[in-house]
Amino acid sequence: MKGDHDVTVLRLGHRPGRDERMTTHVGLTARALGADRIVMAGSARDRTDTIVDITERFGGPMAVETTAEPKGFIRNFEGTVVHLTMYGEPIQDVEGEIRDAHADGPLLLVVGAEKVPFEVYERADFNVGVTNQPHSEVASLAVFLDRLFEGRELDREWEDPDRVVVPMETGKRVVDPDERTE
Ligand SMILES: C[S@@+](CC[C@H](N)C(=O)[O-])C[C@H]1O[C@@H](n2cnc3c(N)ncnc32)[C@H](O)[C@@H]1O
Repeated sequence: MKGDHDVTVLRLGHRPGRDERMTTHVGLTARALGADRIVMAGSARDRTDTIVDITERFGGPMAVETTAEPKGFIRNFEGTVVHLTMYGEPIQDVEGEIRDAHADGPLLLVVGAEKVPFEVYERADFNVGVTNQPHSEVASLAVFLDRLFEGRELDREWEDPDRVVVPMETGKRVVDPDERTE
């Protein structure tokens, strides 16, 4: 997000036939809530189209990439690695330390689908639980990003949108950015 070091989200594969929409939602949630880049690994690599399409229509910056070597990607990441897992340390205990680390450099946020290899737990600088209950990668990502940015992501400015939503009490209005009245 503008003024911050980059935040990359890495989606570690998915279960074909079950997780397609979940993977798309990981990417859309990452974009909407302040991340700058989504990297899809393994079987999730063919789920980039919707995120690219939404970024083209509603603005960026949001880089959409794939990797065939997620373990190498994590190992070689130059910055702080955070792995979201129900087995991790409670977010409320480590969020301050993670914000401090992000003030110094980029952050990689790893979310799983199936069983996550143990190397990921070992390489991660932080294994973080958003509660220690099983739920969803989309929910944990959303809560994590909101805590990381302390709500600033809700006012994110979008670059080069083709379409802009005009918020209103009732009804739906989507306009060309030039038609937007301040
Ligand atoms: C279907 S869940 C699998 C749950 C998994 N056993 C785990 O380690 O969290 C898929 C992904 O959702 C995320 N997730 C689920 N529950 C979470 C929680 N309570 N805190 C953080 N992340 C969670 C993790 O990234 C996980 O890899």
